[in-house]
Amino acid sequence: MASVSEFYAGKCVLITGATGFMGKVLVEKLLRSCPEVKALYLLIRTKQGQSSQQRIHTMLQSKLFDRLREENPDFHKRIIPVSSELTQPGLALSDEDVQTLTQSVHIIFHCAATIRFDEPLKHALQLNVIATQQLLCLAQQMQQLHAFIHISTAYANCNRRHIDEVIYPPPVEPGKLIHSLEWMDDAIVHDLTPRLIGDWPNTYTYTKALAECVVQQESGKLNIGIIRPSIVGASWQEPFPGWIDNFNGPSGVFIAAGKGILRTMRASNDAVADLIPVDVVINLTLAAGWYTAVHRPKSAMVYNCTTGGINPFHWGEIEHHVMLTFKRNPLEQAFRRPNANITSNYLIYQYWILVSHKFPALLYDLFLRLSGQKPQMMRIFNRLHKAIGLLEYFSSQDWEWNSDNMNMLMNQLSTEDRKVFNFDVRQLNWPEYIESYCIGTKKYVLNEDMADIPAARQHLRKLRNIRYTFNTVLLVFIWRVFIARSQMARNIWYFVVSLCFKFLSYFRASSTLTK
Ligand SMILES: CCCCC/C=C\C/C=C\CCCCCCCC(=O)SCCNC(=O)CCNC(=O)[C@H](O)C(C)(C)COP(=O)(O)OP(=O)(O)OC[C@H]1O[C@@H](n2cnc3c(N)ncnc32)[C@H](O)[C@@H]1OP(=O)(O)O
Ligand SMILES: NC(=O)C1=CN([C@@H]2O[C@H](COP(=O)(O)OP(=O)(O)OC[C@H]3O[C@@H](n4cnc5c(N)ncnc54)[C@H](OP(=O)(O)O)[C@@H]3O)[C@@H](O)[C@H]2O)C=CC1
Repeated sequence: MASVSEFYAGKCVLITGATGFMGKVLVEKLLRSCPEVKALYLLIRTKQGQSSQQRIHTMLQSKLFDRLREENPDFHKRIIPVSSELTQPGLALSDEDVQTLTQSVHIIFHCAATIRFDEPLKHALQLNVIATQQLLCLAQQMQQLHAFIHISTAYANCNRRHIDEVIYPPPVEPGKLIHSLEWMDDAIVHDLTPRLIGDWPNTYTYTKALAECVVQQESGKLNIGIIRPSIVGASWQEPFPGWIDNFNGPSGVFIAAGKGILRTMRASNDAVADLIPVDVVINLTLAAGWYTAVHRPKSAMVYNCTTGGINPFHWGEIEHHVMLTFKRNPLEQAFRRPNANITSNYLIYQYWILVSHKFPALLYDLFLRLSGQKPQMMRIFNRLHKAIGLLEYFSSQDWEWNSDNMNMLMNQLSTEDRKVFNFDVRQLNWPEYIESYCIGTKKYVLNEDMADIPAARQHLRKLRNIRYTFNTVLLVFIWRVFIARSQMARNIWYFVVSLCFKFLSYFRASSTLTK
């Protein structure tokens, strides 16, 4: 049987969402580990006045592609950008592009989606469900298609505690919902959204659940694979450890904590933090493409791509290792020294929000106002509170995913493929991974230079001294106010001062005697 890279040799692959976090890593890995692949058709929309060609050009300049550029400088010749806006009828593809794609594509990887938790329902439905439906229609017309791989999320069924590798009945028949929302204006849909999404925490997970159902309904004679990653984090090994390029999921939280802005968050210390490195997800996705095409399973195969059941790690442990890493490798220009604590207690959380977030923000804004600058800290904290409020659903509870298909797939791979397309998360050393993840946010998201760490440490020392001075001044001030108002406080104060004097005179006398 052909190995994974032999299978992709001579094949034409269509990818949606190639400019996104996971899409980029997929493109890079496919070109690096399957160098004989014939062509990658990337469906990309024009954005901010840049054509799909220009966007690809910019993307290929990024650090992610450094290793590939070195190994195979001509890799870009296999990339064919196709202009496509997925929310438009017919995916806004030209007739010529439809013809090319239907004649040549062998494998589809559908990664595009809106992953925003606060996306208006209509738009999330348009992109995550209707666009998926349209892509499946296009796939049905493809003459040589071997496999359609849909990227879902492990949280598509987060209304359940135990999640098997099956497609669950949808909360509502997607077609009916699409038709009913068609005539409603945005304001009505907005009002109805909480009722519609029911048990789901946001429009993202809800529409991803509907998308899975659409994939099943529209699959016809297609060979389908559905990948359900949990919380996708920085790369573990490839193309280099710690690669990450966005603030999504925990990355923004780590950065905010490293900058000393985030000091508290609602999360359960003992809940499993189901992070999964992006390279693991992509290796499994490519292997699933191979398996689906070669074995042609009768019904859609679902792969829960998670770590919790195999190699669990908890939010409390993550907090510890994130703090440790940022104390050793500080971020530049931190607002305060990194010191974040997670808590599941609502009252304790509100207390720390007040004392550690809002109070310092108010003080800093006051300082900015007094020095003639525009206040900004309170605005930053309000956005941070909105973001962590949306994340706490995922960091405060546990889910149990069955990952039998992931294990089955691993057993189907040759020894060599298991190394090249490694998704064995038993080998993941969490403390090492979290360290390289945090350093990755510093290097690749914030573009900070590791050579500037001594200056960042010096800045933290300055912050520590400011804190000591501030605390001392505050203590003396409170004490003075207290003494002025209470006879008892004055008596205690005189007693302590006279005791100190007595000790001082005793030590002075004993030292003169011993001379
Ligand atoms: C230190 C101890 C830590 C211990 C760890 C404890 C808890 C772990 C934390 C999280 C775990 C839960 C993760 C759950 C993932 C669920 C699994 C999935 O399916 S993943 C898909 C996940 N999707 C997301 O993560 C998207 C979430 N984001 C949003 O929905 C929105 O961005 C938003 C948070 C609602 C904010 O929207 P807003 O309109 O206000 O802003 P923008 O998105 O336009 O962004 C503006 C600007 O800010 C940057 N940004 C975005 N998010 C963050 C953030 N969290 N922190 C800092 N900065 C952030 C963004 O990049 C933009 O920058 P720029 O203008 O320069 O482009
Ligand atoms: N990140 C995570 O933690 C997880 C992600 N997933 C799933 O993985 C997949 C990829 O996620 P991720 O890479 O993180 O997401 P990103 O937000 O980084 O990427 C989304 C991609 O979709 C494209 N896209 C969005 N709207 C359109 C449109 N109207 N027309 C054409 N393309 C569009 C974006 O293109 P553009 O650059 O033009 O905006 C981008 O390439 C998604 O299906 C998501 O549900 C699942 C679990 C966890």
